[in-house]
Amino acid sequence: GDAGNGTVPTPLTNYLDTQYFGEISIGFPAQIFNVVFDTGSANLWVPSQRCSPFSTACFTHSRYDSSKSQSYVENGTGFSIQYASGSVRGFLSEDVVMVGGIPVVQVFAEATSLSAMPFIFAKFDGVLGMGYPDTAVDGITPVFDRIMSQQVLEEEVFSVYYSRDPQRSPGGELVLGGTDPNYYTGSFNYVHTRELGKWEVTVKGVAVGRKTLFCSEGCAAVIDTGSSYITGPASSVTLLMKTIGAQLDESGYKVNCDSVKALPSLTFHMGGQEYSLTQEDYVLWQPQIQGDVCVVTFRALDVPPPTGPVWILGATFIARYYTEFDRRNNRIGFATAA
Ligand SMILES: CC(C)(C)OC(=O)N[C@@H]1CNC[C@H](C(=O)N(Cc2cccc(Cl)c2Cl)C2CC2)C1
Repeated sequence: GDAGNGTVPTPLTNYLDTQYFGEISIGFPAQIFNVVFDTGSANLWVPSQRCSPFSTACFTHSRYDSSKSQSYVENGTGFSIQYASGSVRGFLSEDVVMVGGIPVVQVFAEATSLSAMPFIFAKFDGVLGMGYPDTAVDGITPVFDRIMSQQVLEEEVFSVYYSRDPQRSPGGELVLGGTDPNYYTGSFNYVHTRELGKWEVTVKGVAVGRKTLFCSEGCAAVIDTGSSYITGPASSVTLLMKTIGAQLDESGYKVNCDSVKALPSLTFHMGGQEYSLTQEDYVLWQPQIQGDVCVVTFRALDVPPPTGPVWILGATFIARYYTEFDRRNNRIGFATAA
């Protein structure tokens, strides 16, 4: 139901606490897609009906068929986006996109080739970038900017709730134009974005327990709804994981499950507030045949300059702190998730 601010919230599906996605439709009659609402990027792309038959990632997902949409407008400009983890290539098209009950005429990309890695693991079909226009490939006006220019939102903000327990329903919620008090307690604390055009803030300290180990002079962090984990510069994350006794293996950092309760909290100091994650927040218990495996949801990632070095606070962080992205005031608000 309406979160009381004129837009219909979009319920999200939570897949294993690592992928959160919701439904949009493109075209008339409506073609439905599951997309990640990704604050770390600013383009909309979905797999194309014209996907190459060799792209497995394409064939296991819903595909847009322009020949079946009465509202389709041809564009044809080439498109490619290079993620740290993979690449998407295709061409631009224009059609009516429905997000949170709001229709927008939108230029988006039809993906004709998706790198197998990582998209064969994706439960979602495509990505709807919620980033600033500056980060949009091909200078395409992003969806949220098109919605803001319609003057239908009560506030020029959007908010994200990610559930922590995959069984809980809904797995999450996106609200355009406001926040949903059902999913947070207490008040919001705000952090201004570091520079215009990115959902990036300054962290003034990263602590293990009460000991600040890095960033006391300030470092950059992207609040990224499209990333699963928390990533940081390899030197920092390696030391952080060593401090909590996590071991690195081919699929990431792990701890002994019976030592989890004794793990210290990890705290990010932002905007005058301490944002702590307890082991409940940052350890994923994965029951496996040979016994439970406890995955620490931190990864070392050296993002090359000029973007990096940078921390990325993804779903692990957002599941604990309900997040409001405020385009009007270029700030991000955090409240304790309910
Ligand atoms: C420089 C620029 C291209 C803008 O950088 C980005 O766009 N950077 C994006 C920032 N947000 C996360 C994006 C990402 O890694 N994936 C892949 C992914 C993430 C989690 C789980 C899975 Cl399975 C997958 Cl496939 C897309 C889903 C959003 C990259």
